[in-house]
Formats: sequence, structure tokens, C-alpha cells
Amino acid sequence: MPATAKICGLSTPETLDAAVAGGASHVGLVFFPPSPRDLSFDRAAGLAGRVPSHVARVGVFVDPDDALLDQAAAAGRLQALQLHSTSPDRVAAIRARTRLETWAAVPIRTRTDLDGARAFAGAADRLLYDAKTPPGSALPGGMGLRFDWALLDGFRHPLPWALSGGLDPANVAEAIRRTGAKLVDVSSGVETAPGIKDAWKIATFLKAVRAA
Ligand SMILES: O=C(O)c1ccccc1NCC(=O)[C@H](O)[C@H](O)COP(=O)(O)O
Repeated sequence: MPATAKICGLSTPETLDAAVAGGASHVGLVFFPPSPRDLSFDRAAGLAGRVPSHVARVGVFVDPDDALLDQAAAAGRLQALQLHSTSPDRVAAIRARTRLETWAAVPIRTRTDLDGARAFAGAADRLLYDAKTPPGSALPGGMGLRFDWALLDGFRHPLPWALSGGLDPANVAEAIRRTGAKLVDVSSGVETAPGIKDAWKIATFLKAVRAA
């Protein structure tokens, strides 16, 4: 089966429409004020209304509290929650309370980091392998950083997973071939500046995913 793609951090109708038209399986809406991709609930509701039923709406959060999750889930009509910097126990509690599909982001620089994925077995529905951002970074993702894909060689994945971190139209086909990813995720690789998505880059990325 060909790989599918999530376009993360969408914030305008035009670029959301480009993701849908290009065949994205998932669109990501960020709810984290320090991010240049952060959305108000009103804006999220407007974008969510443009997403057809065959495309999943994923909310992106950093160790969120219940109030934020509930407001964002309602505004964005979210079908999945992507949780960064969130402990396995908290991920499990969020999954049990919201009954939404729950993704745990696993920040990776070393094989030991990857081994940390096992802690989410039974707690999450999916893992998002992402590059670990440097200590003190404002964001735990969305910085265009890549990790060494060879770290995934021979790893027994405890859950369904997606590949993220530093993907772009030029490298995504190789990433899929190299890792066997069935779902890839991109943010800054389809932008012209932090938070500014580009419809042409989105279309080119999705074309490369389809051709891989
Ligand atoms: O993108 C953000 O601004 C963001 C903010 C807070 C937590 C996570 C965030 N992004 C997570 C993603 O899903 C990104 O798509 C992923 O980290 C890959 O980003 P990139 O390397 O820029 O493609």
C-alpha cells in the first residue's frame, strides 16, 4: 500500500485546501501559543469546516491540560490528538478520557531515545518518531530537524508509527524507501518561513509521497 501523509501546522484556508487536494490523509492543527503555527479556537473551527470526511483532523499539543484539549477538540472537531512532551501515564489518561485516537511523539537523537517508544505501548494508538530538538528550544517539533533514519533499522515497533522530522519534497521518497514508513508527517519542509505554508510545496511533497 502506498504511504500516506499528514501536513502539519496548517493555518490558512488556501494551504489547507492544497493539502486536501493533494491527497493528504491527515491535517495537523497546532494548539501551542509559542508556535508560529498556533491557532485560535475560532480559526481552527473555520479550517476544520473545510476538511472532508476522508481526511483526519489531528490536534497537536504540548503536555496539554484537559481544558485545552476539550476546547480544541470541539473547535477543531478533532479525530486524533498528537501529544508532545507528554508522559506515557498522561497519554493513557487522555486517551481514556477523550476516547480519541491518541498519538505519542517520540523525540529521537539516539537509539536510547527510540527505545523510549516502548513506554507508550498500551498508552497510545500511534507513535510519531520525530527529531529531538536541542535543549532550550521553544518548540519540541516543527523545526525541520532530521534524525538518523538508520536508528529504525531492526527496531521492533511497539505500535503503528509515523515518520517525521526534517522531511521535504526532495527527501521524502528516500525516507519512505529507507524506513518503510506508511505515514509521513511534515511541517517546515512545506513552508517558505516558519509558520508560512506554501501550496506549491505541499502539492510537490504529496506528489513525491504518492510516487514513492
Ligand atoms: O509545528 C509546530 O509548531 C509544533 C509545535 C509544538 C509541538 C509540535 C509541533 N510540530 C509537530 C509536528 O507534527 C511537526 O510536523 C513535526 O515536528 C515535523 O516538523 P518538521 O521537521 O518541521 O517537518
